Amino acid sequence: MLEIINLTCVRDERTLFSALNFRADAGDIVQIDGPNGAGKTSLLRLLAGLSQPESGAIHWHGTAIARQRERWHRDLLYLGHHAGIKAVLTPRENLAFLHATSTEAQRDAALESVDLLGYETVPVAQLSAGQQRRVALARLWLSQAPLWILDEPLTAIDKSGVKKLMMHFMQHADNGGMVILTTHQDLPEGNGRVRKIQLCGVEPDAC
Ligand SMILES: Nc1ncnc2c1ncn2[C@@H]1O[C@H](COP(=O)(O)OP(=O)(O)OP(=O)(O)O)[C@@H](O)[C@H]1O
Repeated sequence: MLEIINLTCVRDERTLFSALNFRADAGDIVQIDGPNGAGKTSLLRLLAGLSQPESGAIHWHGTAIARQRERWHRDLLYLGHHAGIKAVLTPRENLAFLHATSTEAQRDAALESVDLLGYETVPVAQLSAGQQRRVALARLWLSQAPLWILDEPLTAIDKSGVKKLMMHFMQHADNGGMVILTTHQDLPEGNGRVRKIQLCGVEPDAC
């Protein structure tokens, strides 16, 4: 269980959100929603332990994440905007670097799942924006982490790709995982499974 307790985030003397509370349990898919600049990425970075809140706490299975860094990083897959993908490497090389314990067959199966077969040995820099995103998303087929925190995973992904990803999110949740994501897109079928947490930003009317 992930618990967000009275979390307040301040950036450049601006309070993005204050006293935010929510929790996610096994099987949950949670969409962080809100207008541009509301603090969605900032929240996900706090959850990933990449920045510190002004106040409040984040607990994973009852213990503050700051007190269990090793377990937290083992249990978490965070895909930010750049997702650690290196443009000079090929999709195969990126996945081998990021998932060193996987086999080549598993990595190729992951690339097949995101429709990148045929592009395994092309440097990422030469792929389209959507294909580059798909290289990062292939990690969702390799990771053992129960909690996925995904910043705009659907950006640049075509309709059938979005559908496939939604299916994968639901399968992960059905297997006891959790997904926390941001997106400005309307989610396709399966969106009844998705719980929304709204960040209002500086314009409360936007909520
Ligand atoms: N490291 C930082 N230092 C200073 N200000 C920051 C920092 N990171 C984010 N901000 C500011 O915080 C605000 C929220 O940014 P954030 O990226 O979290 O919003 P968002 O809800 O994800 O927006 P979008 O929908 O456009 O992606 C913005 O005004 C941004 O300029």
